[in-house]
Amino acid sequence: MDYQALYQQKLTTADEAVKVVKSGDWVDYTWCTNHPIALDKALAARQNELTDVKVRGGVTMWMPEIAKAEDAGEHFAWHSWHCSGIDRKIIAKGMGYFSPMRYSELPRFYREHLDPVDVVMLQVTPMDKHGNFNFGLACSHLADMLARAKRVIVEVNQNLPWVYGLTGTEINIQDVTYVVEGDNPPIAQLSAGGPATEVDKAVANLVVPQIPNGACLQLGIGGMPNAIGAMIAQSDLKDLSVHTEMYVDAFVDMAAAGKITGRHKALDKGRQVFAFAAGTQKLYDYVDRNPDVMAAPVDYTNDVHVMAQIDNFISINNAIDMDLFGQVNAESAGIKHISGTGGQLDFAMGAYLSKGGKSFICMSSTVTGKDGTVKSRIVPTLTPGSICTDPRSCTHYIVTEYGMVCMKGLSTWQRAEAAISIAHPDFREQLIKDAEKMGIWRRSNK
Ligand SMILES: CC(=O)SCCNC(=O)CCNC(=O)[C@H](O)C(C)(C)COP(=O)(O)OP(=O)(O)OC[C@H]1O[C@@H](n2cnc3c(N)ncnc32)[C@H](O)[C@@H]1OP(=O)(O)O
Ligand SMILES: CCCC(=O)O
Repeated sequence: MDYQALYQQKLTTADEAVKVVKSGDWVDYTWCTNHPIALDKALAARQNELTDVKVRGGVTMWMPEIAKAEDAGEHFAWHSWHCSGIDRKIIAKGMGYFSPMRYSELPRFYREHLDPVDVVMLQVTPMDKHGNFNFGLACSHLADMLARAKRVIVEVNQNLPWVYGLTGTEINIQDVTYVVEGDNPPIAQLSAGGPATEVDKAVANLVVPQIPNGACLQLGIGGMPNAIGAMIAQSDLKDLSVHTEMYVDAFVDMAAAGKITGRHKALDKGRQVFAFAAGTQKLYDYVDRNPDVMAAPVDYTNDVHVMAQIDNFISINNAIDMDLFGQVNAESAGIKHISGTGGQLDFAMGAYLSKGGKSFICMSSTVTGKDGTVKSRIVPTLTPGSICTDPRSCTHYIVTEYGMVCMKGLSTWQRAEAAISIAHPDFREQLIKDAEKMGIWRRSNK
């Protein structure tokens, strides 16, 4: 097969390629750093010819051009599988919606439950001599989406790292409708976060001693898991391995500090496995053609049966709040949608199935609102409209700067007592009164 000839045959401009989109279509921008740029701009330029175009994406790193116009919502509707701050802005504008998912199930949604996508547009690496374009930073659910897509337009970006993978990390020119060469913009970066706060350090000081040498790590999205990861990089831990959904800078720091060998991992020995990656240029340089890392579809990385086979699996995630029943909300503030379930529930359940495995949900005990009001993250009941990300039956360790409690096996009053013991002291008395009213407080000697 003459792949170069095929490439030339399918090469076109962004303006020409997006002409395949019709009113009423479902268009997929794929995921995070792989959202299209030149194609998005060209599609936005066609706004006035189009109505009811539904566009999917997730963990959106920059404001899509199609969402910028004041009347954008009359032409396009945005559907996010997982909200970043940008997705929140699109939703606030009234043209965006969240699509709930447990991330491990997303490939199956595309295989079984969703109609084939009319047009997929994504950034990919340049083509190799075998006619393949690599998905770079997002393996995730892309292969299953692309397998059923009616049309696929790839936008080549020379700056996208080539990430070796298990399967589902490339698309061949034969399966592509059009190739567009973009302007090769730098890959969008996610800040590694500021220095760890005193609260982050207090939480890390409780979690890190729970991690044995040889453990396998998953770090969730958000500030605190990454601060803990950075502190693991400076710890005395050794022979760690990585099996995660999202690969972040903290893992690169751990690898640079010689903490990661992957030698005790029963599966994918020696490889750091992830479904997608987002971070700074340091991370992008590290993962590029690096045999130490391996991208894999999210129904592999987030499969509880896979995690169960890896001993000492340690999962560290962040939450918005938790009620006295032990229900964890990691995705909304009442009806205000913030992020999504993502892989949190997958990892909370999977880590517990691993021999020696532990799942940690970490949070600061309080949060300060934009008006300066300090609120407890340990609340009597979840705020009406808030989402239960992890049901009380699935949580393991809950950690704040005031302590760490294991929720497994506890009755309702013991859960309430455990939750209150890690609340900020200023809120404990009120929480006890609330628990009494709720019939889940038992007078004890504490
Ligand atoms: C990735 C893996 O490998 S798998 C599993 C990981 N996935 C998950 O855990 C999914 C769910 N979790 C998450 O999405 C994140 O961890 C979060 C949202 C809980 C925390 O992420 P962070 O980026 O640290 O959140 P941050 O503190 O910046 O808060 C995000 C927003 O929520 C708001 N917020 C946070 N807590 C509260 C609260 N209790 N009440 C009201 N608003 C709140 C913040 O003000 C901020 O809003 P803004 O953008 O309008 O300013
Ligand atoms: C789905 C994106 C990251 C997460 O799991 O929170």
